Amino acid sequence: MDRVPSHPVLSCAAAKAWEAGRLPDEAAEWQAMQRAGLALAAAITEDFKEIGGLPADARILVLVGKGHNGGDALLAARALLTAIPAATAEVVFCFGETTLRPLAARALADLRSSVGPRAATRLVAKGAPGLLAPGYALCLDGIFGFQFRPPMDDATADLIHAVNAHPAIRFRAAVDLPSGVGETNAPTVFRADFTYATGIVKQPVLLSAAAASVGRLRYLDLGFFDPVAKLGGPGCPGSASPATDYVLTQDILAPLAALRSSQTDKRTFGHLLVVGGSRSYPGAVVLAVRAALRSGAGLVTAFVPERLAPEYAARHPEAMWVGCPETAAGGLAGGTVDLIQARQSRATAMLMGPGMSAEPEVIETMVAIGRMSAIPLVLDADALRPEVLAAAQGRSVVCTPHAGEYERIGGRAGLRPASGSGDVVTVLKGPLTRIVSNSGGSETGPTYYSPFGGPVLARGGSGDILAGLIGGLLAQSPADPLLAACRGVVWHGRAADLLARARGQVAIELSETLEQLGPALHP
Ligand SMILES: NC(=O)C1=CN([C@@H]2O[C@H](COP(=O)(O)OP(=O)(O)OC[C@H]3O[C@@H](n4cnc5c(N)ncnc54)[C@H](O)[C@@H]3O)[C@@H](O)[C@H]2O)[C@@H](O)CC1
Repeated sequence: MDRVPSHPVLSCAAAKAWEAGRLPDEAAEWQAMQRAGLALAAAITEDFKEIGGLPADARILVLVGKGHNGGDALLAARALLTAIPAATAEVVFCFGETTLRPLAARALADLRSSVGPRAATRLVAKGAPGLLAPGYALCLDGIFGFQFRPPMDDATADLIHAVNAHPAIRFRAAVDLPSGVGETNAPTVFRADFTYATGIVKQPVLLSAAAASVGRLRYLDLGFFDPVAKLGGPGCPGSASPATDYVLTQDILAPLAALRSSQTDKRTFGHLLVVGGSRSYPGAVVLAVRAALRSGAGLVTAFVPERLAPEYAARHPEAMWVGCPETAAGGLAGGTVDLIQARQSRATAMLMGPGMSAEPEVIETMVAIGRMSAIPLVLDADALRPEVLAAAQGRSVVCTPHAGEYERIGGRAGLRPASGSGDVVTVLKGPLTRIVSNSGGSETGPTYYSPFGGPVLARGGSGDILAGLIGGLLAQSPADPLLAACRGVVWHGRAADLLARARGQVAIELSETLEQLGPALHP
């Protein structure tokens, strides 16, 4: 099995210890801070495109504490003001300019020397919230980073309250962690639209208690880790044991962006069977098949109710469409099982579930297919039922539930579905999608988090496309369901990000993400 390209998530204390070993002197810390500032500015510029891009006269509010978190924010502001000649910044020092740690003071000096009076500075004082301007394009939160310890002083809490309540800040960006989030959270926390983890994702941003304050999590890779670094390996002082949480990186897509060998034919890239569709939900399986066709899989065969097959075949002739016996309500009847069995030996993976409906006879069909299947399975949507999972017990299975489906299959807080033994990979879809594998029934696999995608995906059809992608990837690497699942999630999220940047979050149809799958492979 390939390892999953990802970087470890650390506690604040472990990140501090790690940083002490990796950044041994001020020169190394300054370099890291500069990389962080540039990476922040670049990432914010990209994400801002979802709401039309940073305006030419952007007014930026920069909240600065004493530490390096503030230094990162100041260097990000410097990069943004350098790139946008008419932009201005207001820098607010929560504890006064004289309290800045040396590198934060150096970042401020850099900002001033680079953009002069376009960066106005002031100290937060009692009543300061009233001094906020009527509107800002961007607020950068650099008050506290991973060294935050409660309590928070009243003036800072008042400022954060005022910024949170401000009606005209278009984009709120937290540097590393939202101020007030840490090993112990403060009662007052900066509410970010995006949180940009610098160099290392710190555990508190993954906790559900912080989710609303973190907004969308982004990971800025500053080059601290090898693509599949495990703690305890070379260059990772501070802990002897591997991390339990990992953040997925774009590197996972690299094999899909590389040249394919010339010595190949369609069978080299796997054969996915897709089982789905019903008279009530005819569209889902089409989306899944279209995504599978774009996953790079060599062959896709779809089993759908016979009345739907001719039209689907006319619209998407690249797939092989097999019309199957229907129930009275237009779902897949039991005879479907024999049709699949006849073709299974030539396939490498199967996706079952999109648009199948919850008709009792259809559920019986799904159970029979689960029992009969001899190839790795992706179970999505209507196939996410305890009885279907039980029927597939012992097989390699990827489940792709949202929170409701997860509950239905007996998932618990620890992301372990009630599936018994076998390799089960669970993709728990949500604002921060997480993937876990309980290979061989063990309860110990790490959890992988995807810092890609956003609310543009919160629409019907999103899961069908993801399931089709994962199915197509699984068909290409049937021995590694975890890799296929993680790769599919990253690819899907990244395509959604590109779509939102190109077309906004609102006036789109989700099938447009299919057009972004190609561009999404390239950083
Ligand atoms: N390895 C990494 O992860 C990197 C971290 N960087 C940034 O550096 C940050 C860490 O920098 P620092 O170590 O300076 O820590 P912080 O930026 O979190 O600042 C800590 C300062 O705030 C003070 N403080 C903590 N709680 C307080 C409270 N309740 N009231 C008043 N003051 C309080 C501390 O005494 C200390 O002086 C990270 O969060 C990140 O933003 C980057 O520069 C790049 C590399």
